[in-house]
Amino acid sequence: MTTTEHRPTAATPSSLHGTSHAPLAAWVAEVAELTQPDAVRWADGSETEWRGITDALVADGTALRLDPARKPDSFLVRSDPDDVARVEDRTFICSRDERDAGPTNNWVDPDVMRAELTGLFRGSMRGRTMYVVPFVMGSLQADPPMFGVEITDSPYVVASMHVMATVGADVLAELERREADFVPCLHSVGAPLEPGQEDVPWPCNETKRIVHFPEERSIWSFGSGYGGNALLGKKCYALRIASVIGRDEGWLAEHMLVLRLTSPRQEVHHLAAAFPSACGKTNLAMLQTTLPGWTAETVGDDIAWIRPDGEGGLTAVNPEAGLFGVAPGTGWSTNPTAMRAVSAGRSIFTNVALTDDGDVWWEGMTDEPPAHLVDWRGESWTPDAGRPAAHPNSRFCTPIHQLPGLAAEYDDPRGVPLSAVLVGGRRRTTVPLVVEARDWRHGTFLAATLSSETTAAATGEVGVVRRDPVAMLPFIGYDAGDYLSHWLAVGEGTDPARRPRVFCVNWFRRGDDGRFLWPGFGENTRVLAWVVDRLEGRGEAVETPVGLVPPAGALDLSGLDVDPADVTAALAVDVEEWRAELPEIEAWLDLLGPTVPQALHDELDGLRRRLR
Ligand SMILES: Nc1nc2c(ncn2[C@@H]2O[C@H](COP(=O)(O)OP(=O)(O)OP(=O)(O)O)[C@@H](O)[C@H]2O)c(=O)[nH]1
Ligand SMILES: O=C([O-])CC(=O)C(=O)O
Ligand SMILES: [Mn+2]
Repeated sequence: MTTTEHRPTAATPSSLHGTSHAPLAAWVAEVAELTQPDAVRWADGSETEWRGITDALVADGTALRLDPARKPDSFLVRSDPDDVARVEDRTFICSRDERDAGPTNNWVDPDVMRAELTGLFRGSMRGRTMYVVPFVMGSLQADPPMFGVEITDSPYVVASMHVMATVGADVLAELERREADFVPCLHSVGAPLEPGQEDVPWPCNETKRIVHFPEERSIWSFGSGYGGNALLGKKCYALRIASVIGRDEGWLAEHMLVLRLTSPRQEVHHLAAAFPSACGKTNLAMLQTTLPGWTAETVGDDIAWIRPDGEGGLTAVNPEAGLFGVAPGTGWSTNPTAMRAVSAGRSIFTNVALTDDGDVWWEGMTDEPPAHLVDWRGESWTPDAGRPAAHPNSRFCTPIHQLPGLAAEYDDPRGVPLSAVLVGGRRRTTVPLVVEARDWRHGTFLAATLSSETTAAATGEVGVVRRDPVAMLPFIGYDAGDYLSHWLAVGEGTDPARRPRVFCVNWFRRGDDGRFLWPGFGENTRVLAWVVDRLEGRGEAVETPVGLVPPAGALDLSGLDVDPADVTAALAVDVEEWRAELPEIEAWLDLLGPTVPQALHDELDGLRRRLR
């Protein structure tokens, strides 16, 4: 298929076809009729298209081309200062029955919401081009491929989708050949242009709605152009809608990185790890091992689709083709792998700072900031400015295949076999560096009651402790208690000999003076080495009220320049702190309500008993 342009009019909807897939053609025609774009363009995913769209973004002032010698074929984009993160308070699960959305999601009656959205989308693309982007999450060779089609009026979203997913003509051809179902993903920035009206670099609308219809498996997103609000294959499809598909089909869509570790004895283990947004997934996925003889390879950095393998185990698939990583804190010392990937070209940087020589910078990239920058709002910046140069939720968008140390299986539709699942959060206190669950049921309890301090990845207050079950609080597409029952069932449905073991980690515990007790980043190798020791039946562990913890000496600290007292403090299970946690956990399970599996209440009773 080649790129086609049509001038839609109500009289000639057939000019919109561009595909032999009748339901897709009908949907495209219906959306064009509703949103009234100036032109409709089918994305073919080609090099020519990438060049055309990025050139146009530069020409109209949305994007700035970075110095090709430093960041080839790469761009800096500054968003509207009020459109910088996911908007959880305006994200909805519109199931037919309110109970199916559960107590953790916003819900509106689907008919009411559809009426509201129809009003918002009416004429919303006037003066703009409507792009039709066929995409697949995961491999086009999967059986079946997980198809989606995003309709958007944002060329920035089209360029980002080129990086984050497999898009274009091949996908459309396969969708047509199979006459397959697809998830319709409708997106508008909600900023129609009247004749003669000048555009702004980042059009968006104060009114924002990120809406999922789980029974219909469709997504409507209005008003935002940023990240998970707008790149609809990611959080909206691959987590919220996929979690519903997984519930119905017996698998799990999880907010997890996937990593392959090889020990010096050549033992190979694949680990998946669920950490809330901006709590270390991308960094752990690109682990630079610090113990001799260990290697780590990235399979995925944000999302894992976990399925029974038919032989008693679980496999994990990475559905994404790109990285959409938090820029601040990603540096040559903490994550050189990511730095190399983003420097290899074809990267879109959003809300980072610009250096005087046409490169990007953000807090934590280097120890010393440059003497002068243009900050994320486009204003001149010097180190004494008293404000960050990059927005805390600024991001890089980079093809995953540019990662050094990428596992060959990163796009394998068969996935990789899982040995362990880690869950973790950002807690200054209470939660030890690592604790192993006694069994899957206890692991489900640790995952269900996971807590973390909020970050800049979503709008709202930062640093507030909240429960975030399996780091999925903002992404479960149905009732959270039902989700936890499903989690329990999928794990307990495996062969005990092949069942992944569950661990809870916390890289973010702090001392009284506020410093991190554990060095983190590459040194997390030492924690993972203990995890592998446990999997191989040799690591020592001591029972504590919250689970199994490495005793002093069980973590390999050789060559590590830290105060052993800090490590002891990072590993400590403080009974008083945990007693204070009990009412929080109890209130959380109560809030989730009657669908929470009894097994989790029993686990809470057990914890309470052990803390007495
Ligand atoms: N102290 C400490 N900070 C870390 C560690 N790992 C990651 N971070 C910091 O945590 C922030 C977020 O890390 P990411 O790896 O981007 O988090 P993420 O989970 O991928 O975030 P999303 O992409 O939003 O889902 C960055 O500022 C990192 O520098 C660690 O081991 N220790
Ligand atoms: O979805 C986004 O905007 C970015 C992201 O990865 C997250 O918040 O977890
Ligand atoms: Mn990430």
